[in-house]
Amino acid sequence: MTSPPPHHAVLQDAHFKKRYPTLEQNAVLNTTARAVLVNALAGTGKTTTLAIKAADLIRTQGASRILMLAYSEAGLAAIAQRLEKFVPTIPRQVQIMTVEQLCSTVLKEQGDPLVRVTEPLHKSLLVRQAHAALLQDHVLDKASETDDFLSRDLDVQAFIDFEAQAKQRLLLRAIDQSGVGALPYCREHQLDYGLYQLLAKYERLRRGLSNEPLFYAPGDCTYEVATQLGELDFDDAYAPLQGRFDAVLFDELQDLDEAAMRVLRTLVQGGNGLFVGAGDFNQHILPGAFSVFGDSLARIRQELPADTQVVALNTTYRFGNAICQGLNPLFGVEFAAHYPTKASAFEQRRYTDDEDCARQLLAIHDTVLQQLPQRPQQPQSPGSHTHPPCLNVVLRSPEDSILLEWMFAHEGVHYACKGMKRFYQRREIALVLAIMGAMQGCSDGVRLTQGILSSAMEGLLRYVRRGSQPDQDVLANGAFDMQALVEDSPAEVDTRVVAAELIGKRDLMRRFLVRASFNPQAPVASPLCEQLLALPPEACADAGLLCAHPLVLQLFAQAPISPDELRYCRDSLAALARICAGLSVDEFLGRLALMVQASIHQHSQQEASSLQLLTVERCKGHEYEYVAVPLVERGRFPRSAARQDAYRERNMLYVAMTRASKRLWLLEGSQRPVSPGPV
Ligand SMILES: Nc1ncnc2c1ncn2[C@@H]1O[C@H](COP(=O)(O)OP(=O)(O)OP(=O)(O)O)[C@@H](O)[C@H]1O
Repeated sequence: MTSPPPHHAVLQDAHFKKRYPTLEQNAVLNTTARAVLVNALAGTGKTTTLAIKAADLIRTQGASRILMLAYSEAGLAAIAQRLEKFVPTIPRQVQIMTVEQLCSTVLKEQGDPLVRVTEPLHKSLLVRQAHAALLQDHVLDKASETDDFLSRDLDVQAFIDFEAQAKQRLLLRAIDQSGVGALPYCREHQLDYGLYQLLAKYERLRRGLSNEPLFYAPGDCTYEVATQLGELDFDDAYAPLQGRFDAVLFDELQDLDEAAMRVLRTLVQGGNGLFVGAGDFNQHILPGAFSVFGDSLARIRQELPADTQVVALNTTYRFGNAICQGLNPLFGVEFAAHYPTKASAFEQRRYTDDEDCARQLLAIHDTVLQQLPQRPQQPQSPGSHTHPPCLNVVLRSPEDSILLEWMFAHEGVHYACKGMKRFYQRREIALVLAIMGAMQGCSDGVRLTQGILSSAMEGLLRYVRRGSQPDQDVLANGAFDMQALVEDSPAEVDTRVVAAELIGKRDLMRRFLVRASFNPQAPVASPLCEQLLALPPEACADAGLLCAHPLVLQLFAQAPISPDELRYCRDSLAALARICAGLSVDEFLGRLALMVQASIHQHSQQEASSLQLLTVERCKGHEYEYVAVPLVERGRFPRSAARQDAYRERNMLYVAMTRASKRLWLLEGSQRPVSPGPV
């Protein structure tokens, strides 16, 4: 091992001494075990402890090759940010990457050309090709089990979700090894046999005739390495992951899946020095029952050396006693505050309905505005400003933001959305807005912005337009037609360009909504849009009724989307109907235009927002001073779900409620509150 340059060591020392690890953190830092599992609660400094460990290994052991792994990109950013607290720049001895990036490096070293497919449109064209090939096989061999699946429109997203989980779980291999055959296996495990068939076809085409992957989409590199590992004999070593690092430090252990676990086990067994893995199993919120769940710690331990030490971190730095005491009974955990006297407050409120909840949020927002501005994290430099305080509102479901946004905007609150678009920019809503704006009963003066129209066009592509079918002859050769990716990207897919063309041109807009094309000779793509646009002007008297019009509902019901997405679209439409009930289309779109203008103005003035709406997924790994968690009701947040998913729902609420460092508000429906808990 090479020692770091001396000036580095001095700087690291100076930074390092500012931190005083807790006794619990010290147990991790001073361990002599070869492998350590850190089972931690939120804000207890998991990531910080890993960062201290890395700095320490460099300082005291001269470690020169430390691998810091996380599951997600957000996890990588968190590691880098914590490391920077101890060392001025990320030391060259440390490599920070996701499991997927590590696997991609390994594959590149094997000399594979590694063509990447990252563009969603390309991915969906490839899925369509595989679907066409499956249809073709079906005509030839008339297997009846897939009749039903193949007679329906292809739902590309449902396939992509299925594929991701199947690869994380190494499903194709599990089916092979089960020896029972794919159909009985799928029945027993309640898997969609049609989707399985499509996956098998897709994978065969992806590997082509040479059995070498033609391309790698996200997740494929981990899948490939895990598959290679699965083909090794029991005690064969896997050279690419042997003796490569002096230490492996893994964050976000709770999100491990079977494929990533196999890679991790190989690393730990492959002479890569010390292993420290940290996770908070309450924060497992990734979808899919395939992932390591429930007894996850025991499951991970099974894969690690027998003398692996398990250390718990319960002492949180993030918040004080008041919040700890609020969380413990709700989640059956044992948070203790590192700074017991830290100013922290936990307030529980009850609301009668959504409007009441929104009004209470506005009152909380006023309270937050009266707080002192947040000090910048770094010492004041000429360009740095103090931040005005901001209320962070964490939502389980994006459709819940619609009423909140509408009410906040009318009160002049400058809000931002993170992890979700503003409601009028979401494709399902924007499409309905565009239809409203093109109807006969809507006056010519109403103009939707290019952003809204562009989202509406995305909606049109998703819910209305049927993709062109790929060339059967090419697929018959047994490999994907990669050339078609370039050629089969029709002009209309560039939604921003289409929106720019359509802006302010009502007739063109009407035609486009019906034909999904600029070509006036193109066949009607959406008879439902055509009927909607033919409705008499009176249909525009009440925008709320229009949102609930049977033709609008049918438009989504007939779209090639999964039942979950259909449910989401219906909920969004219902929430939209609520805010525009009783307003004519003109009035509603007029008010919406004012709201959009105000937001554009605030952006152009670079005004900081004083309220942020966030999804649970987006706030994970972050810390905010003021957090409100509204619309909490049993069956809503947490949503009702089957056993494994119920656990995930509970975790969603846990993640939301563990983000606040100063004040936390929990707003519960008075009919079905979650407290006193446990959730
Ligand atoms: N030893 C320490 N000394 C001072 N502050 C610390 C220490 N350890 C952690 N902290 C602070 O506590 C907060 C939480 O730390 P960190 O984000 O590393 O925890 P975490 O367990 O990874 O959080 P989460 O579970 O929410 O992702 C941060 O503000 C961090 O700077």
